[in-house]
Amino acid sequence: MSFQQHPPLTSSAELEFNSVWLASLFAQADKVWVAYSGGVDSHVLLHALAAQITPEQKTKLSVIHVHHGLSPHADTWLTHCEQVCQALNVTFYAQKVTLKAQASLEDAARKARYQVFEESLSANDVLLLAHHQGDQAETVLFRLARGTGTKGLTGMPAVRALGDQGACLVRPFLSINKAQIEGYAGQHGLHWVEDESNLNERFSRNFLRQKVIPLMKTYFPNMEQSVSFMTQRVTTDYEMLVSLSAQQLSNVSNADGGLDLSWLYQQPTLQRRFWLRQFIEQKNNSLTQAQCDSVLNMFAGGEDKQPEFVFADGRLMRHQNALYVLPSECPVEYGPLVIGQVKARRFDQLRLIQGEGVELKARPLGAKLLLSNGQTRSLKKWFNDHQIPVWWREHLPYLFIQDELVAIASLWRHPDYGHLQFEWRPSASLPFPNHH
Ligand SMILES: Nc1ncnc2c1ncn2[C@@H]1O[C@H](COP(=O)(O)OP(=O)(O)OP(=O)(O)O)[C@@H](O)[C@H]1O
Repeated sequence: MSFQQHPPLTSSAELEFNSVWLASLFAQADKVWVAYSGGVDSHVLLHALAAQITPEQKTKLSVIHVHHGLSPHADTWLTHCEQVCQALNVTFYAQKVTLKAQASLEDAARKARYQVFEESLSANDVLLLAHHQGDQAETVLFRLARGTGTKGLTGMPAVRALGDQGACLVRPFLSINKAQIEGYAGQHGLHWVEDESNLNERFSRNFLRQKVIPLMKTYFPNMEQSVSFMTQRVTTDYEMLVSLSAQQLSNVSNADGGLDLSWLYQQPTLQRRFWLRQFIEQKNNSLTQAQCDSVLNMFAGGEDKQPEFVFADGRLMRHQNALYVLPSECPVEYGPLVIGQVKARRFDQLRLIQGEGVELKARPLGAKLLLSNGQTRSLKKWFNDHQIPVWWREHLPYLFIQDELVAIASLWRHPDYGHLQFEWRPSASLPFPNHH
């Protein structure tokens, strides 16, 4: 959406929205939502927005409140938010969530909140959050303390996609500070709720907020603004870096997205790490430095070995000396798989196909295949001869008739069954490099 091109606020001391930004936001979004916790930041965001939009724009505005049930006051907050929305004449929507006991309740609450946001917004909806400069500084310090890279130093983005349905999340307050927000709240006589958990220094972020940042500000009074400028600069640099390295990576990747490992290992050691990280990040995943080093060790040399590197959101495997990022779970959709008149999409639907004694079974380890030249080949050797990617071997459809293996997908036929129709197309999320 093109409202991203304009800064959301004018430079005046008042919280005045940029009229071009506001007009294009409401023109482009089907619905604009404010994420309202009941706290001062989101209250000010909601109040300032409601005061500056036209009655027609207001018909597109809604508020969403997530009731985490963590505080004994959660019900009171919900009622408070509802009353504020009634007074502002804005549609109010609340959702209660139940948090599973976890090491970090803070994290659990955040995850549950974003899940509610994703589920509640439709394509073309925009969600506004009230994160400000202070929150940005806290995020960056938190990442620094736990270890981060260039991407982490970009901080919270001002705009990003929310889910994969086309909704988006916007933070219009990232360039203003808490004092400006509180100034506005005081001027307009707003009432808000204080989240007592924000004071609990047991939570690492609150420790930064309550102790570390105030202490730093005694020496560096503008440090939040400086961090905010830093994130903007790093964001521009990072976007450039991603775009330039995408060009280079496309030159050394094959049509199925596999990265040429011989090229990677020709690069000087430090650059190898860089390219690996870029490759992984461009597939929307990330690895720590230590994980990058393990991957580089694991895939060095020994092309005949079939290592598998498993990380939080996926796996890395090799095929014909190219590196592939694969999903952690193997999807069992092939679609469409056709045997004669029977057509199905899912492996379990196919497992037993009635009639003519036809069955689909699991990979018959140790099987011997009869080839058209009359020779036999073990299944394992045949896989290698035909360069079948390792990650596909256990998922291929093995077709049996009367307990005899007669076909493997559309890749092999028993010579007696040359006439058999067995079409098959692998799922796009699990690349099959030889099958074009
Ligand atoms: N329970 C909630 N329901 C809806 N939106 C929320 C909720 N909690 C947080 N948000 C949104 O996420 C933003 C950042 O939340 P965070 O908890 O980091 O800040 P906060 O200091 O609690 O903000 P606020 O003063 O608005 O409560 C909030 O400004 C608000 O827009």
